[in-house]
Amino acid sequence: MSRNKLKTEKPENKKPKGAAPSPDVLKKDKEPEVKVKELVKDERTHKVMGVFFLLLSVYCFIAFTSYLFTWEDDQDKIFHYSTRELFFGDVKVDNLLGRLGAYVSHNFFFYGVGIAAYLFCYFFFIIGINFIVGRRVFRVWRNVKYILFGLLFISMSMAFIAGGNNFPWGGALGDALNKWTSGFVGKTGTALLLLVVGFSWLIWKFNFSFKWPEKKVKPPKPVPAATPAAPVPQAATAAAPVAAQEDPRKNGLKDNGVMVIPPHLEEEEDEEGLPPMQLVEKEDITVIPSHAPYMPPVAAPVAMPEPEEAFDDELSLEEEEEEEEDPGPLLYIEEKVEPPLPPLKKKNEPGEVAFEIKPTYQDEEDEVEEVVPSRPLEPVDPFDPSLDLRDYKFPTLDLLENHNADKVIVQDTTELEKNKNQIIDTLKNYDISIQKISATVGPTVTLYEIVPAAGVRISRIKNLEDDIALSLSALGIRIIAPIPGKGTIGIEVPNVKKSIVSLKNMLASEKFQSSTMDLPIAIGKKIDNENFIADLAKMPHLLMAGATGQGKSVGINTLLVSLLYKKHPSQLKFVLVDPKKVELSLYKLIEKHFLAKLPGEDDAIITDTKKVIHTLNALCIEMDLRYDLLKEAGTRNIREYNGKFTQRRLNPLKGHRYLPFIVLVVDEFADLIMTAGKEVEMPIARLAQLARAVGIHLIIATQRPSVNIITGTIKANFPARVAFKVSSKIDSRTILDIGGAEQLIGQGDMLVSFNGELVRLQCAFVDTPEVESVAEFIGNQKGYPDAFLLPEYVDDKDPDGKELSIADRDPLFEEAAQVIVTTQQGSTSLLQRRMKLGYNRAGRLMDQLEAANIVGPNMGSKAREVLVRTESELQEILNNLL
Ligand SMILES: Nc1ncnc2c1ncn2[C@@H]1O[C@H](COP(=O)(O)OP(=O)(O)OP(=O)(O)O)[C@@H](O)[C@H]1O
Repeated sequence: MSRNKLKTEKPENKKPKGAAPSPDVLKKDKEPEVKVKELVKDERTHKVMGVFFLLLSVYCFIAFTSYLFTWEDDQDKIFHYSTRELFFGDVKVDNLLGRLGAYVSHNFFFYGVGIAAYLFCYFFFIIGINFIVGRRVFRVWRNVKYILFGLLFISMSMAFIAGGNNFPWGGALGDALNKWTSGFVGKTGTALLLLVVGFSWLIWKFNFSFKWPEKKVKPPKPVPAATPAAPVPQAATAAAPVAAQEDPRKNGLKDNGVMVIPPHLEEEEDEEGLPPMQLVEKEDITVIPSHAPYMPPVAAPVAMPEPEEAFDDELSLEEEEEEEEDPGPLLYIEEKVEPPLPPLKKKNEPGEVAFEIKPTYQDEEDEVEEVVPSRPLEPVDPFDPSLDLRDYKFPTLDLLENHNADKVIVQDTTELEKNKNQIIDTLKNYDISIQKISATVGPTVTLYEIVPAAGVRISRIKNLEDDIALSLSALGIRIIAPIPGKGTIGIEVPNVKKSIVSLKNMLASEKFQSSTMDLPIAIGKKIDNENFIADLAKMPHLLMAGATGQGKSVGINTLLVSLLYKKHPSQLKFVLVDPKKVELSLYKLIEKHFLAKLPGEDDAIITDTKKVIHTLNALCIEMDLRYDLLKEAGTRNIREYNGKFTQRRLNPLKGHRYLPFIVLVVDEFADLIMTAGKEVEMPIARLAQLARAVGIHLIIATQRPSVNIITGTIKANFPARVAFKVSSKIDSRTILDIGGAEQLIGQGDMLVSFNGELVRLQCAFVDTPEVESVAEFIGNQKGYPDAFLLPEYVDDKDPDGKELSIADRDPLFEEAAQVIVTTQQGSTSLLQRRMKLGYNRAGRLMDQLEAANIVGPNMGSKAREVLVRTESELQEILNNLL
């Protein structure tokens, strides 16, 4: 203290009178308070407290137990002597813990609660343990409740049973309670009351089952597949309705076979979230049928633990116990649980390490670790999104071609020798001697690695790049001086005989098959023939450039097909933008499985610039909606969110749904920027900046990598870039920030820049007929009724928007208006349900109602505001519209 004082006084002495005290001085004055806080928080203080309470517990226990045997003698003395004499005199007592023990026990037993005093030992014990262990091993508040109940109940019961006994079994409290209750309801009444309370507590605690033999309840019949099904937005499918599950305890069927359905299940409140439901009464079982056979077997049939509780790292024994005791209300039930479809065959080969470019994202893996709770929360089956298309078969590898890629690349040794000698000679001409040279034969180029003689400056070799290339008279020479991390110089020389890298081989590789990446993409082979497989989710977006005919379209197909081989339709959706109209048209076949589109659109592949703008904005809305969901779920990224959802810890009735990854592919970006400029650039930049955490990833390709197309904003948000051969060094610099792509040799020869590394790859090749057969294979299988629907985007500036739609109103316009006004709910799904409409038509009706000022604007996941209150008001509006 004195030191602090001295310190604080010093500056005050120096400063002129009347000047404001310096903040330093104020800060120092506060120091002692901080120390007290620290002391209270100190782990050691807690331990000391813990030991104190444990000893107190033991002390009381010994004193109380001793009192059971010595109470008669000790009681006399305590009554006889004053407290002062007892404490300071020389009175002899029999209690093992002396006068204090006798005094304390007497007060607890005689003046207190009788034998129930042992509960205090328990209380001190749990406090002590909590302090010592440093976390909530026992929940204090819950125990306090039990203890209070126990004190009242035990003391009263003991006083009732052993009231005539000299020993204070119920203590003063028990006697008083007993006396009052006996006077009020009589002896028998008191006995009954105690029995009722006692049994109630036992039943509450142990929930005994009192089974009466009864008639067997018929299991609910499955609803026929032909149930009239309104097409349902897949965005909502995860929150889909419910049918009965096998285990009645799990699925919420009570013993009498009646399923508990929360009332709000019947009336759906949100526009986005839930598909319509119909309740079908089947004898005494209420079943919520699935609308269509492909519907997912519903989410979350479990008690929903609060997120904080679920993540409570202070794992408490009591909590576990509580979970066992009380399974909580069951909200949803599953139709049928079938084992999920096996993904592509996976084998684990020790020693094989999956490739990932991710040093900067390492922490994300750690985050994911946290998602998985350290203990099983509930014995429930996790939600499996793939069950909505349970029969879906992943495409098989025989749909793809080998392209003679099986052949081992055997480079002509004479060619290798010739090149080696030429390199040595050329370097000699420039007075560069070398120590060692080695060659690695890749699919398209051979890498000659040179160890220069001591004293040779690497920059000299780099400067002679063009001369060496000329001397070797080969195209596509790239000099890497030095090869990062190796200290050698690399000279890449194109092979005379090139070999194709077939996508089939890459997909069949162990690395791909066993990859657990979110979005694995097989891009190509490195110069040493190692497969380059990366996770698009970690990239997290990809910018591709290359002059025409150099392999861009093949590259996009490679990426898309890789994803199709690894992902189930419920896990991934593509938004395809194809201004050239022909490049991505093959994927039309998988519209109902893997494509996303705007509501009301016929074609899922977007070719029109205006629609591109709408789609990009709709994606931004989807991103914002997803962020809202993530926030509400207390999660930081899509993996955590989906993890929580599949563990049935998020309530679909609150709008939660399984979020598939969305990959936006723009095939000719330059075209879009030319025609729409900022209108396209802005949403793309926004998505690129923010969308990765919510599982939206972008692949943008362009033929013209000029600075006005790939602007600074775009570039800054695409750390992963791919360049096929470009026409100039400037183009190479625009895309990769470095030259080199102009020296590539085309036909899928590519440079990938990511994380500051530049890798030369031969892109995996997949031909159009192969893509077609994969798309056909998927397209021929049962899909969703429609493509995945993106949120509606209404362009305020759109001239042919609302006014026009009033003119050609839907024939059901009036009926829809009446439904909305009578229910006073501006919900699209309500219209779907009541009027048996598809989502698109209901959505259009809602737009028309908005245009007629009957409902307010779209409010995302909430229902729209109903602007008309009464039917007469509505009639007036309708008459005016005629
Ligand atoms: N990875 C590859 N391996 C082998 N050959 C390839 C590869 N990629 C492309 N090619 C060859 O190059 C040709 C042109 O490729 P692609 O159609 O992908 O070019 P592009 O850059 O998309 O052209 P454009 O911009 O005009 O559409 C293909 O038909 C194929 O013969």
